[in-house]
Amino acid sequence: MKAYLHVASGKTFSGELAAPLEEKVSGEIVFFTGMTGYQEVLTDPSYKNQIIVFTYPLIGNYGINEDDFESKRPHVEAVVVYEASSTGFHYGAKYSLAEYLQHWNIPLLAHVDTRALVKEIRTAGTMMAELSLSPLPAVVEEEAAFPVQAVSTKTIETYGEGGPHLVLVDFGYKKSILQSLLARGCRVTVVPHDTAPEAIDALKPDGLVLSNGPGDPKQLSHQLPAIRQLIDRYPTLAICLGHQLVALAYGADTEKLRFGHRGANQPVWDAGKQKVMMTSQNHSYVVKEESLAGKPFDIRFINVNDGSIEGIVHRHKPILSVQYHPEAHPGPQDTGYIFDEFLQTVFKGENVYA
Ligand SMILES: NC(=O)CC[C@H](N)C(=O)O
Repeated sequence: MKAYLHVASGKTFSGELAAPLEEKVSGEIVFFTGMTGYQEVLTDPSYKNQIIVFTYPLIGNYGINEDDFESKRPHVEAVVVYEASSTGFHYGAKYSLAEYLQHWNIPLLAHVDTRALVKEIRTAGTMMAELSLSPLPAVVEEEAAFPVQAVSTKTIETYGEGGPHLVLVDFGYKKSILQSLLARGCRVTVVPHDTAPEAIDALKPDGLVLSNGPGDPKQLSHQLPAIRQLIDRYPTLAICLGHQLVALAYGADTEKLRFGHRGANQPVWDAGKQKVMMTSQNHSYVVKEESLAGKPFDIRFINVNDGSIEGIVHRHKPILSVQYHPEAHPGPQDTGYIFDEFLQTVFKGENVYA
């Protein structure tokens, strides 16, 4: 069955539904450039309310397995590809991509001219889009949503034993962040995004991790005083949305990139190691460089492609904050050392970043 993707800049792209659509769905349209890793992308809560376009022309060729989920369910509104493969079962996969999405009632539009679509997104910028059974362009309106609330846990749960005790503040965390900490011998308590500082103090953590998450970080402005209180008190590692919140909590500012960074080969310069690292990324917003003037942070990480800020370090306090994903999944594990640096700080009780 044919369906139509209407983007807010006024263009329409047609395709064939490989997983059904009831009438229409809408979301912000973004593109991911990795050749693999579609399962991690679909289940990363940071993609909540977004329609994802894969630039690689063949998606689904190793099916859906039990290991690569980043959370319990897919979060995207719809998926757009050039070709959706239904193979992969000889690698032990249980479902094809289309079967998996159909199970969760998420439409999959295939045979789309994804090159033309991505060029349109690069030109017009990230925008709203509507996937519809109707070929008539619909007015696509911006939705006011607070996606963090929808994906953050409602309960407090502890994983692992012994080791340093970390509190992972869940704005929509990826499982790989938790696993990166557990693999290094930590005990980790995952708490809802709006847990009061006093409740976190009561857990007596040795360190704090602020997770990734969906949406505009400024939607969490009401939480900034509490976040500031916490990061000033505990050794902190902040990832992606968490990083943006650290900057905002210190009075710096964020802005939206034209079309964001979503892929598995984003080169990042680490001024500490004097090396370029390949990183996994998924974000639209960045910390504005000029807004860091007069703030107690050094810029340690810079995106080699566009010069945007990829990570900052507090000059005196043990706060390390990265825009990219050191937990990878999908993508290269070059920057896994970030977790080791953080834990060194937690163990020694001293600021190893300074
Ligand atoms: N992966 C993330 O945490 C994304 C952060 C934020 N939602 C952005 O798009 O910039």
